[in-house]
Amino acid sequence: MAMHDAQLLTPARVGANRATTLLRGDSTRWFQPDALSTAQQAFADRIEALRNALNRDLFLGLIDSESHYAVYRPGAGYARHLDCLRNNFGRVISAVFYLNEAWQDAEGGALRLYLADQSYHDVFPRAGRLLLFLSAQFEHEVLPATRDRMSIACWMRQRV
Ligand SMILES: O=C(O)CCC(=O)C(=O)O
Ligand SMILES: [Fe+2]
Repeated sequence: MAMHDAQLLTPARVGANRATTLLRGDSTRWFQPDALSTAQQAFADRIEALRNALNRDLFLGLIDSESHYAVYRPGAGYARHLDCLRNNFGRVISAVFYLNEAWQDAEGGALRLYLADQSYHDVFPRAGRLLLFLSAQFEHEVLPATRDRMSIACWMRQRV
């Protein structure tokens, strides 16, 4: 939230035309790989270990990852979407790490993951929880919450 208050976050955009849309209401800040803070480096090291394990055990051929902070203010959400569209073809794994201490489910803010049979599974953004899913396979949406909702979203990519 300090970054949000210092206006270090940028309203998020969707698609190649970079137009602001009502589809998503978060603000983001990308990690700068050559200027990581100690905490960001610790996160990046764990993501690297996970990427290597996925390559070793599941042969996914993931070449790198990209991460950004995201803040959703109360009432903001992100409409149902897939993470690998248009300019994001290389995305294979979506990973979301939640930063919200003492989250109560009644506060909303679930990540709603749609399953193949069009049923869904809600994941609440509790601090310390890491959610992984296949970027090309699972449509999902962020439901609005009654408090600020913070996360790090990360994508592991294949060569395209
Ligand atoms: O914050 C989340 O739970 C998911 C965010 C998301 O879907 C995205 O940034 O593409
Ligand atoms: Fe997404």
